[in-house]
Amino acid sequence: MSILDQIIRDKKTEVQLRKSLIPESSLEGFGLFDRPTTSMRNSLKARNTGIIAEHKRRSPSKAIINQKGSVSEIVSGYSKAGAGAISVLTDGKYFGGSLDDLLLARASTSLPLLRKEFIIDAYQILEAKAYGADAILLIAAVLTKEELQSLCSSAHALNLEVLLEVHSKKELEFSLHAGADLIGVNNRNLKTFEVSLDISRELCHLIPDAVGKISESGLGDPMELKELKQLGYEGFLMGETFMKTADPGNALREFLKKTEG
Ligand SMILES: O=C(O)c1ccccc1NCC(=O)[C@H](O)[C@H](O)COP(=O)(O)O
Repeated sequence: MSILDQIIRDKKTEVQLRKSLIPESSLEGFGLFDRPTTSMRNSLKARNTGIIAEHKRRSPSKAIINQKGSVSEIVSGYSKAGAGAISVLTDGKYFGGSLDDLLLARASTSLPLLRKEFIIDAYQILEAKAYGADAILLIAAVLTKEELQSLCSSAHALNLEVLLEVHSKKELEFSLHAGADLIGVNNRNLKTFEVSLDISRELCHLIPDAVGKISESGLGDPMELKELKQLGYEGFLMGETFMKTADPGNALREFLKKTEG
């Protein structure tokens, strides 16, 4: 069984448990639930380089990335340094994140927040809204075409944007009709963890201009980012490059200087 299969198996159990602890009707009563959302796509476009800066403590491919900084410090640092949006990993078992991290991030920035999660059930989209997100991630590798469409509609009904992640031409083709606001090309193969920017290079021209194009994972070289920008990517999801430093906000500031200079 691949790590991705294990994550999804555990996620199914976790979601059932969460549903029994906090029913949907309670989530809808949370104070943040009716908060007006902000467009992640517009925020990225408004910047010279649209970085979605990620809060990421650890991952299946890297045991420890950053266990020290507080969510508030890191998210404030990213915001002051010029991020276009913030991504918060909320999976506990494999990434050391939580919905409380999302809440703390919400309290620390007015930038659009992406709930970075393995979403398999509309319940998790209600949670995203209740804990302050503006956008959610859907991963084509773990959902059917029908599930993608249905989860996209659930997110849009709550005014949340959808970043739909693909890693192959086949996944892109069956994702295009789901109605996502942004398509993210993941440079990391989630089954082998191998990273190659060639997948961003190959798929870019197959994504219609009406949809925002995001390149995700394994980014850290300013020259490569400049190249992807020229190809048409308007946003870049980056975690480890910043999180592995003692001051992630400052690392983002220095990176932007090199990308825009
Ligand atoms: O990062 C992993 O090892 C990983 C493994 C399995 C599923 C998802 C995984 N990462 C989630 C992400 O999408 C990344 O955190 C995000 O794109 C940022 O990547 P990076 O800049 O390489 O930290």
